[in-house]
Parts: sequence; C-alpha cells; structure tokens
Amino acid sequence: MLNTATKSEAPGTEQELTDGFHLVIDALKLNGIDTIYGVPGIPITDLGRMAQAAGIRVLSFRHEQNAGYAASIAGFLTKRPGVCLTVSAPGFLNGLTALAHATTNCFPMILVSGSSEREIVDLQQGDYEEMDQLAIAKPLCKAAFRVLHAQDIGIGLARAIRAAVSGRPGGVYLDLPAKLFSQVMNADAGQKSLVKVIDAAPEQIPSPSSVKRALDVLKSAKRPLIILGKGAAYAQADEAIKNFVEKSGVPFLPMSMAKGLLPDLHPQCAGAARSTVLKEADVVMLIGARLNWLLSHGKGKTWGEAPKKFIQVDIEPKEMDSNVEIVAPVVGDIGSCVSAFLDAMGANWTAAPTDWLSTIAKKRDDNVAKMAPKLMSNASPMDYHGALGALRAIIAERPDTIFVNEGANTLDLARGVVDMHKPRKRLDVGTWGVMGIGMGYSIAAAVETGLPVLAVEGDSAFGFSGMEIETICRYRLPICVVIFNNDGIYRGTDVNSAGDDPATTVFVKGSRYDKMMEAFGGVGVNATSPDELKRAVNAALDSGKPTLINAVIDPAAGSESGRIGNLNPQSVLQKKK
Ligand SMILES: CC(C)(COP(=O)(O)OP(=O)(O)OC[C@H]1O[C@@H](n2cnc3c(N)ncnc32)[C@H](O)[C@@H]1OP(=O)(O)O)[C@@H](O)C(=O)NCCC(=O)NCCSC=O
Repeated sequence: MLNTATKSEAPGTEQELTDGFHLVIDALKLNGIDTIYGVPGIPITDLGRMAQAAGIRVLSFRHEQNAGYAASIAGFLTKRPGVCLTVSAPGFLNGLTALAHATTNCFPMILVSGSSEREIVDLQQGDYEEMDQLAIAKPLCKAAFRVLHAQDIGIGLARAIRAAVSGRPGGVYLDLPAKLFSQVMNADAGQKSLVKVIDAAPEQIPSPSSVKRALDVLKSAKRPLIILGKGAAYAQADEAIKNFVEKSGVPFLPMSMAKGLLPDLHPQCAGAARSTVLKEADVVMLIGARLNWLLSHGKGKTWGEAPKKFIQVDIEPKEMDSNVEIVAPVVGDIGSCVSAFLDAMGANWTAAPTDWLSTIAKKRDDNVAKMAPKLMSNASPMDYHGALGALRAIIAERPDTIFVNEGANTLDLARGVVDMHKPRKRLDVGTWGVMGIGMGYSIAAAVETGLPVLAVEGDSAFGFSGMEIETICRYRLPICVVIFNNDGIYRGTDVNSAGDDPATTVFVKGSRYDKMMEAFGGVGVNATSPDELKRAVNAALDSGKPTLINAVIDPAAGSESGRIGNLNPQSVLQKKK
C-alpha cells in the first residue's frame, strides 16, 4: 500500500509526495522484512516510529550490540536478512561487532545506520557524530552500500538483501545519511523506484562430476565420517540431509549449532566419540562445516596418524583447500548438493563397515556411561553436571525449546550434556566463541519462531547483555534465563595475592541475579539444587513468563576452559614457580 508522506500544497499542482523515511519503510515491506531490531536515536528515531506505525515489528534494545546479535541470529533462523537499525557513529560502532560476527558465521544480516552529512564528514568539519562509517564497515562485512538520494533507496536495499543472502550469506552494511530521510519526491516516482528482489538466493546446483567424485571417495572408505556444520543447519534441507546420512550409513559428528539436525541420540551419531572418529576416520565429508580452529584446521594430533581424505560440500568455492587438500570439492548450496548425492547413490549403496560402526558405538557407550552418574548429582550448591543433568531432561521432554548457550564451562559442558533433538534448536557463541550473544539471540529466537527459549548462561557471559532482560520483560517474551553463578570466570575462587583488589576473574560473591529480573516485573528464582532448578525451569516454560533463575553453582566447580591450542598461553615462568 502507498505509504505517502503528504500532499504538495502549491495551488493547482496538488500531488501525493513521499520522502526518504517512507521509502525505506516501503522498500522493507515490499521485500517481506517485517521485523527490525535496533536502538532509537538521532537520526533514525522517526524511522523506527514510522516503521512501527506501518506494521513492521520494531524491537527497541538497550544496546546496539545486542540488537545486532538478535538480527544476526534472526538471519540464521529464517534465511532472510535480519535487520539492525542504529544511530550514527557510536551506535553504528556498537552494532559493528555483531555485523562482523554475522559475516564470520555466515548469517545474513543488514546493519542499517543513520550517518551525518557527507559534505561535512568528507571535509572533516566536525559534524555531529562525524564518521566515515562506510569505510569503517567495509572490511568487516560482505558488502557495504551508501544511499545518497531518495530515489536510490529501493536499489540500495535490494543490493543489501541480495548481498546478505546469496552465495555464502553474511553481514551487509547500509549507510543512510540523515539528509536522505527528509528528501521529498513524487509518491508515484518513489514507488516506481522500489525494487522487489526476486529469487534472492538462487539455488546453486553442484556439477554432476563433482558429485560422482565425492561419492566415489566416500564409497572407497573403510572408516568414513560425515561432519555437519551450521551451514547445513542454515540450509533448512533437514529431510534431505537426514535421508542422505541414513542412506549412506556413515556415522556423523555435529558441530555445536548443527546438533539436532539429526537427533543426538540417533544410532549413527558420533558426538560422544569425537576424539575417536576424528583420529581414526579415513574419509571425512564436511557438509556446511569449515576446517577452522574448531576442527583443529584438519591436521595435527586431533586428527591422528592415519592418512585422511577430505570431501567438502560448501557454497563457497574459496573455502576448498583453505587448510588441507580437499580431494573431492562439491560446490553448491547444501540442499542441492545433498539431493544430488541422494539421486546419484542408487539403490545398492553399502553402509559403512560394521567394525568401524562398532568401534564408535563402544567408545560412545563408554563416554555416555562415564558421564551418566555425574548427571545424577543432586549436590547443593550445584556442580555443572548436576545442573545440566536437570536441563538435559527438560530439553528431552520439550524438544522444541530453543536452547541458547554461552559461557566457558557452561558452554563447553552443556554442548556435550544437553542432547538436541530437532534442527536449529541450539544457538551458541559460534565461530568466534563470542561472549554476549545471549539475550540478543534469545529475544530474536522468541520473536522469529514463537517458541519458548531457555538461555543457559555463564555468570560472566550474561553480563555482556544482561540489561536486555528489561527488553525481555517489556515485550513479555517467553524466555527463561538460567545463570550458572559460580561467582566468577571459570571459577569463583581465584585470589589476588598482591593486594586488596579482587582477583581478575572473580565477581561479587553470592550475587542474586534473580533480583534484577524482579526489578523489571519478571519472575526471579534462586535455585540451589538440581530439583529446584528443574521445577523453576518447568514453571517458566509452562507459564511463558519472562523468568531469570540464579542457579547457585559451587564457586570451586569449573576449570579454566578455553585453552585452545596456543591461543591462551600460560606463562612458563609462572608454571615453574
Ligand atoms: C573445538 C571443540 C568443538 C572441541 O571440543 P572437545 O572438548 O574436543 O569436544 P566436545 O565435543 O566438547 O566433547 C568433549 C568430550 O565429550 C564427549 N561427549 C560429547 N557428547 C557426549 C555425551 N553426550 N555423553 C558423553 N560424552 C560426550 C566427546 O566425545 C569428547 O570426549 P572424547 O571423544 O573422549 O574426546 C570445542 O572446544 C569448542 O566448541 N570450543 C568452543 C569453545 C568456545 O567457543 N568457547 C568460548 C570461549 S570461552 C571464554 O573463555
């Protein structure tokens, strides 16, 4: 519908007019973008108001970084670009971390920021929030555009949408200088300048020869393995992936956000035999997973001595050979590639050798049995396993719940303990292991899916986005936040031996995060045992009321996780002491 601004008043020349504000909103609506995550302020306050009045859902956050994380995960969940709207310079910079995160994680997102006047910025004459935002955004995103004239708004947004979702998805920056919003033009011409993006992410069909090559290598394997990454989860080709994995009979290892693509309790799941399968596999097929640090770059002791052949399925041709030789690259969108495999496999595909399957089954059963008694712990204060055991049972009973997870121990242990049963239900820190995604992800997950959300947060991780519990309460979202509170980062027991200041990794002891939630009208609960925790989470998920549970974890529980290779070195001198 025409979203006219006003009528011109010159006698005898009356005509409908529109302006930059209205055209941005019309362009978003025309392209099915019905939700904006952002923080209002100069110069986009009216844009938010008018978008809301025009029927777009506008969620106002307390900090742009959290709005940005929300937009990024909205993109992952929907395959449409999540939109984050910010003010100029500081607001833009606050949103930029999330834009870079979206790009790194291959989530489609558009950061739309107001900016100050080009003429003044370029001459560096000291405008309000002066900054060359386009130049700063460029290296951190997949594409960056600036629109200077109202008649180019349609094209600008179309380019942003297409860049965000086509090929390998990523973050896009769209710069809207303040002056643009008040540029007036004839409404008809304005509407005609809008662009509806047709087939924004066209299928990319793999070449038949690459499909055959990959299947020949897979067939030749004695100890094959499929690794599913979050690219596979993003593809929303769930049935085809499940059929392919089952038809192949090959064990699969899900990366953390691919958990649930096939259930973690599936007989072919090798998640609980991770070290064994990485070391011993002779052929590894990566589907939407990259050989980055999370997979030790495909080499070194994680991968054992046995020679390996890698097959890689990815939409991005440049991903191939990025760390090790890929003997069978298959370039295309995951859905098309997996369907092509299914078509080409024929009826007499033989499953993986049984001795390989039984080696994995034995290791998996051993690891599961080793963990089982720890999950029964009803200690108070809780340890990680006791608390996670309670949450694992809840997710098993409520498999549609979206499980958001960040922290150090809270992340590392929940990844293994809490089985996922359905695709795209586990959302976590992603490629950068970034702390701070928690509340933004939870809000977008609730808004985009309408499903209940359980966010399990380390006490440190929560701090990065904690103020957004007010946002959760304001929009009355069905989000239950559980804070694993052990009084610090890794542990709450570190001591500063050199002075009166607290140690660098500890927080105020016995903090009651639940009281924060009560301040905003949400439900706050202090849980000191797994039974109490379970009751409180079930009550929250039943009621759908915004809830925050302060789960009291033993400050001595937890270890210094996050020492990944040489990334977090310990001082040799200190060790010698
Ligand atoms: C790179 C990693 C995937 C590698 O982790 P690993 O510890 O090697 O593997 P995990 O998958 O976590 O599994 C650990 C072990 O648990 C086993 N495992 C897994 N699932 C289960 C179940 N359900 N039951 C029993 N045992 C299990 C698995 O086989 C491994 O044992 P074995 O097979 O016996 O080895 C991970 O470190 C990771 O995702 N890190 C991200 C960390 C991060 O982003 N942190 C943010 C910064 S924190 C701030 O400082």
